[in-house]
Amino acid sequence: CCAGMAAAAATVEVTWDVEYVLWAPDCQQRVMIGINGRFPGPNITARAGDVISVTMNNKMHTEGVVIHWHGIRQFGTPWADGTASISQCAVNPGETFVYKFVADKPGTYFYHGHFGMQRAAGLYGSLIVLDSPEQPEPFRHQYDDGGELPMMLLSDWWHQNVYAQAAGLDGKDRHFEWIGEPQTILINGRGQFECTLGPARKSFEKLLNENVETCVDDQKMCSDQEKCLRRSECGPYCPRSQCAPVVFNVEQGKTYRLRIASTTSLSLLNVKIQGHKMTVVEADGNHVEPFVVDDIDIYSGESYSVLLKADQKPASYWISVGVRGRHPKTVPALAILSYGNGNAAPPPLQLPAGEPPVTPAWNDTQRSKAFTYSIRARKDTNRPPPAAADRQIFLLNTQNLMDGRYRWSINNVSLTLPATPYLGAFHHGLQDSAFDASGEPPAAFPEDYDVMRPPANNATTASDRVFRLRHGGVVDVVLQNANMLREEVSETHPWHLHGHDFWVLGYGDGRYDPAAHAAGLNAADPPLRNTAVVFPHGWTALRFVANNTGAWAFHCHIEPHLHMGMGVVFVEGEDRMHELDVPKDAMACGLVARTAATPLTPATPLPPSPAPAP
Ligand SMILES: O=C1O[C@H]([C@@H](O)CO)C(O)=C1O
Repeated sequence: CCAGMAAAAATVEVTWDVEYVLWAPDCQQRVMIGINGRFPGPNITARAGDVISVTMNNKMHTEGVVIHWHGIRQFGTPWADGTASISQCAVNPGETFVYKFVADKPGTYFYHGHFGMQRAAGLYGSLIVLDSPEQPEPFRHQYDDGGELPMMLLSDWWHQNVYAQAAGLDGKDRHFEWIGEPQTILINGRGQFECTLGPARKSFEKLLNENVETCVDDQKMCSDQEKCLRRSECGPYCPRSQCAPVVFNVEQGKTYRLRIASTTSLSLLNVKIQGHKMTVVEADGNHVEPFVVDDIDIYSGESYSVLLKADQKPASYWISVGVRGRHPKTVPALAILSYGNGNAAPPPLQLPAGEPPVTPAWNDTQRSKAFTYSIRARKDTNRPPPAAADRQIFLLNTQNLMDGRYRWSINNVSLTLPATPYLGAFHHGLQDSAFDASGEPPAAFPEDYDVMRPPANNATTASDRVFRLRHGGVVDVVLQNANMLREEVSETHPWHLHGHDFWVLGYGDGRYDPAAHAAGLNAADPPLRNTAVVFPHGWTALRFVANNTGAWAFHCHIEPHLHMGMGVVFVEGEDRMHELDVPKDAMACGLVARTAATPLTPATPLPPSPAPAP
């Protein structure tokens, strides 16, 4: 893993086989997309400034694949962003693609599939960029040496596979099937299906009191798949079985850094640690003015670092991860914070006393807003945004119907992706034929649109048009949420921008009105992020500098919503695209493959077969 630990810039090189694996992340065996035979994929650790080089072999038999490095900005390497149809061609079965890019700044990141719904099939893992002398983290001295806890990567999991999920989402009329709520919340790829807090406690007790001794030899206990992996109840939890609860080991008196990231397909989560407060110091690889919380909301696509002081009496404590923002039908996930007093495992662990902490009510939106609004750029490293923008884009988010199918639309246009990746189209001068280049998508919506009501006309259109941004331009985007098709419902959407961080200038309820709201935006210490939520029936204002030549997705990070068209594409610096040194195999599909292919040379005749041996 840790080739990048050296102080000088280095290359962190790994080789990955992406393949189907039979796995039991919540004690129920299913097929998942794994890497090197495992789920979740391997952790990558690099130091800021290092080059990360991932040789990815697609060992899946029947589908292409790409991997996105979420939060890495890919300056100068836009073809390594890992978005199918946008930054590269999907890598075909049996083929290899090398992702090579700079870990541009310290922070908490992750990677995931970005083709179809492959992220939701389990194609993800964590990516940690450590700080460097050139890019120190100002809160480094606030936690102890050796105080980096393993990263907490959160996800959600369905027993129905992603092909069935996608087919349901694409279904016409009565054949539409929403994916519903997840079966299980996973912490570092591990969860326990249907463990209500009661049985969970019993099964944790089992782990702690019955199975530990025998389970230390994982092979012995866990070779029996039926017993260990398929049981509908919650045990037994061999400490090293695929669904064993995660244990974070700490020593009393020390302060730790806990990195938390969410790559959920759908769920908005809340993390609460029994008896402990957390100090938020980092968000999406950017420093935030430290603030203390009892629990933390985390939306899909976001990451945080919190400082955690092991200042309670030496014991074990529950960590609960509950669903917020949607009416939950999934029980909270549990992990354990264990004061090992220097003995990092092995068990026996002490059972936490009391019940796991209860995360805030799912529909307490005011509380979510209070948390999100309190995130500010860190004072001593604050880089305020440019004072004004030279382009303004308003993006109305609506749920619509198109030919009897559910779609999500932006200004009444639902995103479809072309066969030729945008980056390749511009690089090869094929933009006029590779997609609809007759104009941009609409950059505003009607003055009289009522965001509090279902769309008056719910029909929408689909298009693969893109926004074309001038290199170096300052762009303001206002995300405007609206009512869904059903009366009085509006959902929260976390929007993620590729290739950039943006400043979050402000949030508000109802419809954004420049005359009323522009003056109140935060120009002083807005946080930099790569993901920001737009709350139900509300708006969110962002600013970024289009200084990264490439083709960048900007989309709702809820996997089914992106599948249903909830995104836009920004093409930046098109006049510079031809200068890019795009690797040939990134673009060997669509029109690029057909028009830029080297002409076929006559086949060399085969040498005559050797004469048969006498
Ligand atoms: O896109 C969505 O569809 C469902 C629902 O509106 C239709 O069943 C839901 O909650 C979404 O977010």
